[in-house]
Amino acid sequence: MAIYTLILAPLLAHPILTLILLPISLLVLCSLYRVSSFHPLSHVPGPLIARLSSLWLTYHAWIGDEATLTKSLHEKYGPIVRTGPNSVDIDDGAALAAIYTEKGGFVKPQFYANFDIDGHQSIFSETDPLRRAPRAKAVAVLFSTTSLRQGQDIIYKCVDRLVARLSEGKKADKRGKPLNLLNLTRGLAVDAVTSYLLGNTYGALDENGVREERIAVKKEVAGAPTMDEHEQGMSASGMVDCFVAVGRFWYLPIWAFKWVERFDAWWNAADEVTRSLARVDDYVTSVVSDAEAAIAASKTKGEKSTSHPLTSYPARLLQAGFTAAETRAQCKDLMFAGTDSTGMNLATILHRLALNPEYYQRTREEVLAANPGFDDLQSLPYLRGVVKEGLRLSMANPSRLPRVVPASGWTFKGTYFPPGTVVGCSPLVLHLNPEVFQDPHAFKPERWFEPSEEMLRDAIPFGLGARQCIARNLATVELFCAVERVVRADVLKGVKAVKDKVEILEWFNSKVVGERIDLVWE
Ligand code: HEM
Repeated sequence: MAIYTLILAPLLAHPILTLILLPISLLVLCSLYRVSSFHPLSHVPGPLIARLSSLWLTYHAWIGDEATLTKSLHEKYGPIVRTGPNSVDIDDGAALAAIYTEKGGFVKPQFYANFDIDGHQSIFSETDPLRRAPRAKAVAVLFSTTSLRQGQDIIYKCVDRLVARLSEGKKADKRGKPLNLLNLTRGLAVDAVTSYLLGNTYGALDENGVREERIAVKKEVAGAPTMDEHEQGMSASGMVDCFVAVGRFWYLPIWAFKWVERFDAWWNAADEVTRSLARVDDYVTSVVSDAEAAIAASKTKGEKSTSHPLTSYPARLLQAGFTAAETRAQCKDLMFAGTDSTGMNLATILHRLALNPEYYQRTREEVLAANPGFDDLQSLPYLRGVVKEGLRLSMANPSRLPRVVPASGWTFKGTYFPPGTVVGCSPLVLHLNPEVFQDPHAFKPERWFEPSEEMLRDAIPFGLGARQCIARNLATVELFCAVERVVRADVLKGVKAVKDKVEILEWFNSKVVGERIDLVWE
């Protein structure tokens, strides 16, 4: 009765006021709880605003300074810092094993589902290890060193196209005009993934011919083409950029993400992106149809076999019983995951070599002296140092790789984290730790001649454990083969980088500001 008189009666007497005040009161109570000593993470230091709302981290992910901000928080608060009401970042490589490796590591949080493709969980976005396992198992063999050795000719063919395109950039008639290196390295990445894994090359490095034709037609109709027309990116770029952009709001709850994504697609609608998405859709549809036809032909006696390999990524998924629709989504995911990251890393390495002609010369001398075959590449100390430094500094995935503390809770160096806490380590924070990597911003291949245990532990460009990059071996092979052939052909002789620094937005997959890394030849 007292409750009715004191609380319910006044509320019922003013329903509109109640509707306004109730959520505000709940918000205030929730905020007070989050900053109070009753919150189970109250013992973890961090800024007040991070304790109050997850929107703070979401905002910094959006503006693209999440990893740098996290680094500055560690400098102020120490190795364990609260980045949200329920989120903690750890700047101590000793935590890596428990979070990512031991007993399969902690699981990915639900917001990875914001990277689902066309309504399907991809191998990357799936948070349930049991659902991911049969998909990963169906394709894992393609990433083994044995398979890659067998497929080396395919990779070298793509690499040779890259070298040819770089040589064009050197031609006298192009002197003084910048060449967008990032566009070419992304082209290599998409061609390597599609020709090696999907059974049919996308042909990004051959697009120039088509583009020049289009420009010529346009020129006839409307006068001279602009610089931009000559410098258009490859046709898959729009799709890749579109997926990269998801990383700026991926922390949102799934329902909110869907609204923001729809609004963003409408607000930033661009013909180029629509065309790119459609072109990639067409490509993936044809690849999966080819795989279906090859499987059907192999089962039907007398039917003419097709050229599509039954061992391709889509053919393996289809034969393992996954639907054509899901297989198309998995292939698209691969094109995105395999293009942006490898493209960014290779561009960073070549950009650094352009900035440091003595490193370029030393790598070239080593390559010419050793004349390495495919199997010897990764044992050349200087080349190895160049690739490892590139992976450390490129920041293709700079921000934390988040995971959820399991039901048993977790204690790290005396700090307890309750079940459900989102914990993680950020590659940018670990890779730029001066206690592990002296003079961390400097590109020093020789630091990898005799790496310390901490360096080996804390260099995590591919993530770690059961959910580390499934294509780590493929990406590594691409980088080694490409750098070796580029220095051997000496196409970077006399090259200059237009800018010293590659500016990035630190989304989950970082975005290069302006989407260009320009080189010019003297
Ligand atoms: C140098 C190039 C690359 C880098 C630096 C890189 C980096 C990463 C990282 C850090 C992760 C872990 C993400 C996490 O823990 O949330 C990851 C996962 C993944 N990457 Fe890569 N990646 C590269 C190349 C590739 C390529 C070439 C492909 C495809 C052909 C690919 C496909 C994937 C997939 C499917 C996953 C999800 C694995 C899983 O969750 O089970 N990546 N990559």
